[in-house]
Amino acid sequence: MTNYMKLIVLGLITFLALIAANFARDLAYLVNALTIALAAGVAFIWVLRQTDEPTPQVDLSGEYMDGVIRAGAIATALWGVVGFLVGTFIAFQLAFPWLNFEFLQGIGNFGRLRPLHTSAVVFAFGGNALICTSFYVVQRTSAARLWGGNLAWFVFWGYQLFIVLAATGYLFGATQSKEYAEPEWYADLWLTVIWLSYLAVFLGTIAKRREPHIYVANWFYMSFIITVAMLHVVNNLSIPVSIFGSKSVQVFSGVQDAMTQWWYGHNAVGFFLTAGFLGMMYYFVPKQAERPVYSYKLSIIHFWALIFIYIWAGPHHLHYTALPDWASTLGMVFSIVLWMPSWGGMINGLMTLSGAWDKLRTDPIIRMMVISIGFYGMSTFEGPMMSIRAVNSLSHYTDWTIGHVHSGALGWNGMITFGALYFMVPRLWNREGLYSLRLVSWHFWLATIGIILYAASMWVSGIMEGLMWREVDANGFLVNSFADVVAAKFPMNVVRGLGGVLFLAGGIVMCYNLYMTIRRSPAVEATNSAVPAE
Ligand code: HEM
Ligand code: HEM
Ligand SMILES: [Cu+2]
Repeated sequence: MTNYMKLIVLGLITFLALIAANFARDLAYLVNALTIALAAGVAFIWVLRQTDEPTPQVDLSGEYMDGVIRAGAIATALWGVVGFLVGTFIAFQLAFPWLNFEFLQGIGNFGRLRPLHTSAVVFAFGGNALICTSFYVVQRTSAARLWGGNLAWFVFWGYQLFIVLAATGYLFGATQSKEYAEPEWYADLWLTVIWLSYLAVFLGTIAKRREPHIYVANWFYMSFIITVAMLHVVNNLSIPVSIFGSKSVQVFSGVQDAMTQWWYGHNAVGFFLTAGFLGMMYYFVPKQAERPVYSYKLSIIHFWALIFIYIWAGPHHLHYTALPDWASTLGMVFSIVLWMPSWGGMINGLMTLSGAWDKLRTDPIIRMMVISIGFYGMSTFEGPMMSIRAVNSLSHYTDWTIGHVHSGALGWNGMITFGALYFMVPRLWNREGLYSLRLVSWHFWLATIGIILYAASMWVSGIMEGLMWREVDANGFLVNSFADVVAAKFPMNVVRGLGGVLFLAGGIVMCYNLYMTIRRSPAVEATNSAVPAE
């Protein structure tokens, strides 16, 4: 019966999407409508083939639902490589402008590829990592199978569709010009549906847990899912110009719109790139180190401090703008206060290794996790410093910000995700261990040196750029033209690109290692039955 309902809905979506494609007013909308028609059509055929097939009645409730996590792990690794590749390419475009090829104008120029990069790494790589690890962690710490049956698969495939809609939309020119929230109204609506389903799966699993306690990692994941839902909905309030076109008009305007955007943008960092990844840290670091969390009390204190303080810090993105001074000061103060809970998390992660420090020598996965926490600490020190108005007057608009972003993104988000993938993949595919620890070590060094090249070159370039913009002669005239500054950045831009090449190479080594683990490592018996307190 439900299959017939699904067929009706999918058929209807295919039909409506084709009508939309027919009336499309712009290229991006046309491509996206066709993509939706194709996705719904494929799903229609897939459901049709299952309809009226006898389904074997096996009771799976005592087993974890790992198929969707396996798919998520593959998606994370592959989207990661795509995102790093685009990042490396745009890095070289900044150094060598001729890479903005004439024949790719309007599709492959820096302006189109940059949001493709940021969305690919943050949402496709980071988002898939968060979704699949949260499904892994919530099942194992709750001793319960994912709630909602195939809803988890709907979340997985729906999210991939969102990514494809966003990515193709950017290339063909659809954007609402809000950083990290570029997708247009229909993609936003779709993401809302997916995200609420994700929340339902997560909360449903927590609700049916067989473990009385809710482990702290789940608190972090939960705050990430709930807050991102709220941020996404509010920041994307807009009215489409036509239901057959991609363009929409924001509900807020002027400085209110800017403030809403950076309330969103900053908390995307705080909840997407931080709280969710802290959930990852709180499960995978103790597991890999085989030690309990250093201080459970600290984890709870820094959780509440973090989520309460993060939400106020957004105005540090809008210093020296039309934003009222009091708001800018508020953002600055909360940013500085944020240093403490951030370091609370870092200390808790690092000290989990106390008594097991020798593992740093023998276990490259632990090394990866530790350097990740180190970069978390570094970027959450740098951030509060940059939020001080006087510092920001130098750093803002410069490469310093870009360096800060990537020490957080490559160092913290990237490395902890690699660690989690190395932990999960052998277990998900029931393998004895990873194919090669030596390759993990290679990955570690390639990525680490890559990040160092990236961050160091951007500090040099950013501070130089800031100082050059400021320089005035005895008569008060600016000494450097904008083009002089751009020219002076050339060597640092090349070094950053090389850093990207190394980081990308590390990602490819990881994909090979994970692939060989699945293909080649000796199998062990399945261990996916739901047992309490794992
Ligand atoms: C191979 C690795 C990477 C390279 C070479 C790279 C390169 C770049 C470049 C060249 C830009 C544009 C900078 C500009 O406009 O001046 C950029 C922006 C950005 N990248 Fe990456 N990236 C990499 C990986 C990542 C990862 C893994 C993440 C996140 C998890 C990330 C997140 C971002 C963000 C958020 C921005 C926008 C920054 C801003 O507007 O301030 N990148 N990246
Ligand atoms: C205590 C924690 C942090 C604080 C107070 C903080 C503060 C700041 C400040 C002041 C800026 C520069 C704003 C500007 O001049 O435009 C910034 C930019 C940024 N930070 Fe952080 N940061 C923190 C942690 C992190 C972490 C851990 C990450 C990544 C994982 C991150 C990602 C970013 C991104 C993506 C931007 C660029 C936003 C843009 O596109 O302009 N931050 N942060
Ligand atoms: Cu911020």
